[in-house]
Amino acid sequence: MSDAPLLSVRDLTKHYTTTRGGLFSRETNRIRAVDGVSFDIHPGEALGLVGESGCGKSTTASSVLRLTEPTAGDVIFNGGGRGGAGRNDDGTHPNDVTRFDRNELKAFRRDAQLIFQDPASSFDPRLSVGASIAELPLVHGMTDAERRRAIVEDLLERVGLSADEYDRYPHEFSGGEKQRLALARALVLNPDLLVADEPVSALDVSVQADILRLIDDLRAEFGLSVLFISHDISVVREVCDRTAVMYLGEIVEVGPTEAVFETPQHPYTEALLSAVPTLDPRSSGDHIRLTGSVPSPADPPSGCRFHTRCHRVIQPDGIDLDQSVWRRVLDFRERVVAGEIDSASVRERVRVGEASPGPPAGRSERAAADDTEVGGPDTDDAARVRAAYDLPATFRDPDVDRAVADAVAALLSGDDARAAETLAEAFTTPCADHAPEFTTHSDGHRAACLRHRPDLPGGMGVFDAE
Ligand SMILES: Nc1ncnc2c1ncn2[C@@H]1O[C@H](COP(=O)(O)OP(=O)(O)OP(=O)(O)O)[C@@H](O)[C@H]1O
Repeated sequence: MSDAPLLSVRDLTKHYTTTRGGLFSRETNRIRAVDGVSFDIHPGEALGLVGESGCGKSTTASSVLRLTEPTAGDVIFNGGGRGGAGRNDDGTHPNDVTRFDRNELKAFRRDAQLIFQDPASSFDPRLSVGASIAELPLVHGMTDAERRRAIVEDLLERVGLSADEYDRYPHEFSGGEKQRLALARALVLNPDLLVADEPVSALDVSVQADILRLIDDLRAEFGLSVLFISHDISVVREVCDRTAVMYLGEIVEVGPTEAVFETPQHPYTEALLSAVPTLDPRSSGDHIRLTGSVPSPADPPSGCRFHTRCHRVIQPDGIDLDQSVWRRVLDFRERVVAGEIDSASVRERVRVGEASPGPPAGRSERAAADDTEVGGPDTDDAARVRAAYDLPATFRDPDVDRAVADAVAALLSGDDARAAETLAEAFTTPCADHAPEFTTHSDGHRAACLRHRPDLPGGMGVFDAE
């Protein structure tokens, strides 16, 4: 693999602006779909981009290919014989895709090809598949029809179909075969880069492995670089040399695939990996439960964007709870501050004022395991609220216990604002205040997590078992 990257993406940003409301009350929303993403792909290398739905993977792909206009950032592409160019006098780069004119873009789109989840939609049902694939070289100036046919027939065989299938129509092919056809079409102009956006997500599991193997074989055969996008981290492992993990518009960890899988350095990566079924008998099988919903990219959390769901979210100086209890306290705080838990919902969920014959309704096993004995009848309502929201009946730390008790009492008395204020003041995390920078863990393995900052409370340089 050469040292110079084929593709160098720096601080790529794509914000969508949406408006809603009537003519006189327009509200503008800025959706930070991609928010300062940087990565390199070397010649012949496959980079996986993985993350939950909505984190910005497809927007990254379409911004790199300039199918959508990026808001900011550089996309330096050295393919198509553009290698070795230096910077222009004004600091811009002659190979920056974001600055390409029409002709340069046309040439770039020959060198960088896209396949996506639903290959069916990209084939014209009225054209034979061979004619569809042969259209591209025609558009790019190859007028010799016989030669075009020969090239396409050869490609059909290379993707595991047969030359005879040239004259058949798209509806005659299965989903997996259509993805083979899409690969043939992507390769017909001999590109340097293939962007594969969820190429196997719509396929039967039995077919997925065949297509992944084919992509891997074609990469070697054609010397292709691949940007491979998937929400499924186990699929990425099959084909990618390096893996980048994306959360809410940002890359949070990147490194050689084995390093990312064996020693993940970001809690989000840990959570994604823990959800992968494994046959490894050494695996504990513990599934990390991500709490809370994915925040909106229109209003991402401050500091580390993952802190609202992170199982390793840092405790401030002066608080030392069991980590899972701390997570639940913060979940309660987030939901009260966001107005998701208010006195009305508490009353609905907990039958306030009713005598409690046994354990409170809705009390979870986890809360029951953490807490101590529930008090007498006077405390029933408060105890029910704590149990319903997964909080221990008492905390060993009296300050924590008092803050939770005050907030619960405020909710029960209908004072939602005081409940929110009490919790917001008592429970803060450094993760909400500091945006994490990347730290390096081994060659090319980097992660952006405040746990790696030893100067912060809870920072430790490396993850320990908790
Ligand atoms: N044209 C658009 N206008 C406004 N918002 C958009 C547009 N396209 C995408 N978004 C928003 O940008 C965010 C990122 O979307 P994107 O499709 O890139 O994510 P993804 O990780 O590829 O997810 P998926 O696999 O579900 O497509 C989402 O919140 C999405 O709703």
